[in-house]
Amino acid sequence: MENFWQACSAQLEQELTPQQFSAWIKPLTPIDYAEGKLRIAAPNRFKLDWVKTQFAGRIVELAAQFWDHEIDVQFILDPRLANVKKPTQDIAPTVDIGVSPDEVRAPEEVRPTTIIETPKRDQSRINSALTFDSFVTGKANQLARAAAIQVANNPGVSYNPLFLYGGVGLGKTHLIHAIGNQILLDNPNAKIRYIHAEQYVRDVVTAYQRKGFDEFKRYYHSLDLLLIDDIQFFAGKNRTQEEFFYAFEALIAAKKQIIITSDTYPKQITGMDDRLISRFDSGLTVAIEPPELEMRVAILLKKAKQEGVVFSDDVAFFVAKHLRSNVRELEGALRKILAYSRFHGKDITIDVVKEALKDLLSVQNRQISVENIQKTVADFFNIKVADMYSKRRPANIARPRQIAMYLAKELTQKSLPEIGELFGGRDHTTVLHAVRKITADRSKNPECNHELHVLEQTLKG
Ligand SMILES: Nc1ncnc2c1ncn2[C@@H]1O[C@H](COP(=O)(O)OP(=O)(O)OP(=O)(O)O)[C@@H](O)[C@H]1O
Repeated sequence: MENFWQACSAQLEQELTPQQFSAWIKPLTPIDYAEGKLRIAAPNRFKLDWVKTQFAGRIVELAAQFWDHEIDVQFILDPRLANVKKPTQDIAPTVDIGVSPDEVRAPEEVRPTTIIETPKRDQSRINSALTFDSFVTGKANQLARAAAIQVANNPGVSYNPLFLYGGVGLGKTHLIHAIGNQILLDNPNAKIRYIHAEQYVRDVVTAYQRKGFDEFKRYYHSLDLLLIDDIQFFAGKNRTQEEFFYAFEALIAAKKQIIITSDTYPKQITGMDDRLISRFDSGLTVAIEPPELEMRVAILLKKAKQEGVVFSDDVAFFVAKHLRSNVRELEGALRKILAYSRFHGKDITIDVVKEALKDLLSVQNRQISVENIQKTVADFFNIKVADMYSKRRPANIARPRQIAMYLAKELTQKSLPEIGELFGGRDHTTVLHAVRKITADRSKNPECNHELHVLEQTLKG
């Protein structure tokens, strides 16, 4: 058995990345071998589940090669190993966002989640389907996901509060449930509560009517993790804001984790007390952007697979190219396609997709034309639509024009020369320059990013 394990480890070390090897294979221990049955132990449930789904097949193959016949390899949990202190962390954090490595437990890439229903889980209102495993990552959300993993691994330590913002249907709720799931898995006794801001407002009203603020406070101030979704709903609700302020102060002081989502970044939330806004911004604030093409394709392929359907790449690209606004819309489109193909007994081809999404595609095409972009951007910056085609170059006109060109490239199927033509016969290199400049500004400057968010949401209706 020892010889086998040495040979097997050496082989896997060659096949896997160093991170994978040290994260998943090194912690395994062969326990015993008898009558064609080999037992291998993992130190905790995450590693056990992950090894079973990702590496078991290969280990079984290597065992069969070594002993020259089929081996029954069983992977078991060895809780005694969980207490053995490992040397320093062997996995580098995925994204360095400014926390010292000593302070945090490194995120173990995506940790597989086996959800066990418990009373604590029910009380938490955490949706067990929304995990890191089922969350597709791309440029648009990688920073948010990395921050979420850091927080899930180190609640109350890394970023407190974690404030996630972005447009509708981009995965904010999914990501905060994923954090909740992970923390519950690590600590099934953690007192966690997910709540939508509207429900929190209703709870405040009920507490007010029943004169039950003491109980309200006792409950919220005693949580280990508070996840509050769509906090923009607190706007103008002064009593709710006051109660939330007390809860916020109590939880942060006790090093309990708070996670907040909103459709916009803290300073842009109107009708919110300044002292709350400054507190929202006191931890880490991260945006989730609309998914880029490749990510939309990956999401469609993954969700189709979850439904037991294989989408061809052509079909996935076609849908992803036409539906650009958010993941919820992609999910809706997928449901329509599946229903249509099942009902008509047809395979999923591009023609079938065109038919199934007829209404959705025609709305998209109608809504996002270059003319529409020019008008929306001109209105937004208070300039004339004619300035979009004119040769005038003062900054207050040149910049909105560049933004309109950028949006035309992002949101329509037009090529650079076609866009140039629609902007007063400009050369395609002018359009390219505008696209590059606005892309760079967007990544550096939150104000610019926010302006573009608002414009995109307006254009997408
Ligand atoms: N990256 C992703 N990978 C997989 N599924 C995703 C991803 N992003 C979003 N989704 C799915 O899209 C749907 C909408 O996401 P979610 O509800 O989290 O959006 P949201 O940003 O909270 O939107 P809203 O502001 O409208 O509440 C959910 O079903 C979610 O699981």
